[in-house]
Amino acid sequence: GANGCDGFPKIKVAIVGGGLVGTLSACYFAKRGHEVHLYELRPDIRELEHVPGRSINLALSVRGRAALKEVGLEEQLVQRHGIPMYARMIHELDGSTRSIPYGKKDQCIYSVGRRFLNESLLTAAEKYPNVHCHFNQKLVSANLKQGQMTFERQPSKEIEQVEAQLVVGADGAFSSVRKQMMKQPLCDFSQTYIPHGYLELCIPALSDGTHAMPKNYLHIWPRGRFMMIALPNQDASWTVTLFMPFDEFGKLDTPQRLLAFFKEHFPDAVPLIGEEKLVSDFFACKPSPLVSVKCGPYNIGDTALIIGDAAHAMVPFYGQGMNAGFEDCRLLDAVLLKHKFDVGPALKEFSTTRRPDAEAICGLAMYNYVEMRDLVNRKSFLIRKKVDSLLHSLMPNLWIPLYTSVTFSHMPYAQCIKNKEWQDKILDRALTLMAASLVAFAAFFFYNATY
Ligand SMILES: Cc1cc2nc3c(=O)[nH]c(=O)nc-3n(C[C@H](O)[C@H](O)[C@H](O)COP(=O)(O)OP(=O)(O)OC[C@H]3O[C@@H](n4cnc5c(N)ncnc54)[C@H](O)[C@@H]3O)c2cc1C
Ligand SMILES: Cc1cnn(-c2ccc(OCc3ccccc3)c(C(=O)O)c2)c1-c1ccc(Cl)c(F)c1
Repeated sequence: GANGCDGFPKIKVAIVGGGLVGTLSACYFAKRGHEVHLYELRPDIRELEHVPGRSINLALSVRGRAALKEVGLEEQLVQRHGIPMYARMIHELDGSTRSIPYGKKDQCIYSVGRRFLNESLLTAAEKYPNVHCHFNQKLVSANLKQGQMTFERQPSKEIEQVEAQLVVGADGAFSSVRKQMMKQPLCDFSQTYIPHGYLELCIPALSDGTHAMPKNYLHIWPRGRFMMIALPNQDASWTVTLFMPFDEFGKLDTPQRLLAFFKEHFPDAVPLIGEEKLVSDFFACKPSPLVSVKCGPYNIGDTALIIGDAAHAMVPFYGQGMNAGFEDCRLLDAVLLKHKFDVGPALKEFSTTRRPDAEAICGLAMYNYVEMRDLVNRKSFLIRKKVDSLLHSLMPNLWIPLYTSVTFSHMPYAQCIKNKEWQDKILDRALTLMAASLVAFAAFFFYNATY
């Protein structure tokens, strides 16, 4: 393509998927002066009416914030609208709560509205004159080596052929671009559904418009096979997510069974949600499945690439999916710049370097899922977190808890695992040493006392 004022070639980019990652990626490409066409299956969500109490929120941490910052959106989207969560608040079965800070004062994660984020990113992308949004357009097939795409307009089914120099698939966990990529030889793909599903509930604001629980916390009800979390919303309501095996959801098939279940496992949440609202919201929609997708390589030559959930969908037990997808956008821009927008080598490097990190966070999210599901004794949740925070406060640069390295640093995800393994080895050696010296001391003491 032609070279722009910065001397770099300008290309026509088609981004498939106008979700969180596709819209952010559109901002990155537009900022570099490329011609961007964003194709989204759904209608323009900004035109849909807002259903109160149906807002879904997400935890945004440093990786996602850094990506927003580079396109000048962190202040507007996070500082002004995000709600900081400085600690996790654990709800025990007896209704007591304990909080453990995530770190020092500035170490917080933000609760942000998914729809607010998606609408804001769409509006930010559209501000660029070189961005063109096409809604109600579903990618149905493509010849990715030629940069050719076939869209089906919804609901008329009218076919539209589109060409671009670069196709970016940001079309989510069930990506159509990825499906087309998988027709090529040497493309790996694996997906895993877990037995747990999830369902969103809502804790409404109090009548005086304030939050019904302490506001700046990520509330967690760890119950082993059942887990529930609540993140705060700007309107003083809470979005509650209940994670439970599908066969357990199936047993809650009457209001009586549902209420008995909640009174047994989440007694303090029942008055907060309200019994009627709990019944109506619970039966309003079915639980959704959770899938983990790994695949690779992420590119085909210099004409196609997948990012976000399309490349690495993960179970949500680390709150990193969107953060990882946003980090994809930032790293892709950096590697394109490094290669002066010589797209072929840049995409190859992006795929080679990003894939191990993306697969690491997919693994860590699944690890957390297993850990939290098997956390039968709630005490160990607290003990582990307290041990981690104590060691981290004693040796901040040496002992970085896994959760801290993932959530509060830019350490490549694969390195977070190495860091954790190294620490586990140190901890094992220290504990073994302590045990051995205790035995030696006891033997010495016994010997002296006896002879
Ligand atoms: C219960 C739950 C909780 C989560 N909590 C967090 C959290 O706290 N923090 C966090 O960082 N992440 C979280 N995530 C993960 C996060 O939601 C995803 O990682 C993120 O939405 C991925 O964004 P994306 O743009 O890649 O995909 P998506 O958000 O799925 O967007 C894909 C877009 O592509 C469009 N599309 C799909 N197919 C086509 C097609 N054929 N043609 C055109 N358009 C198409 C879709 O309409 C959609 O708009 C959570 C996920 C779940 C399920
Ligand atoms: C959305 C979001 C953002 N971060 N986290 C998160 C995840 C895990 C955590 O610890 C895991 C652990 C606890 C105890 C032992 C090992 C690991 C912590 C923490 O330490 O506070 C926070 C979540 C989240 C998402 C789903 C569920 Cl079900 C959940 F509980 C929390």
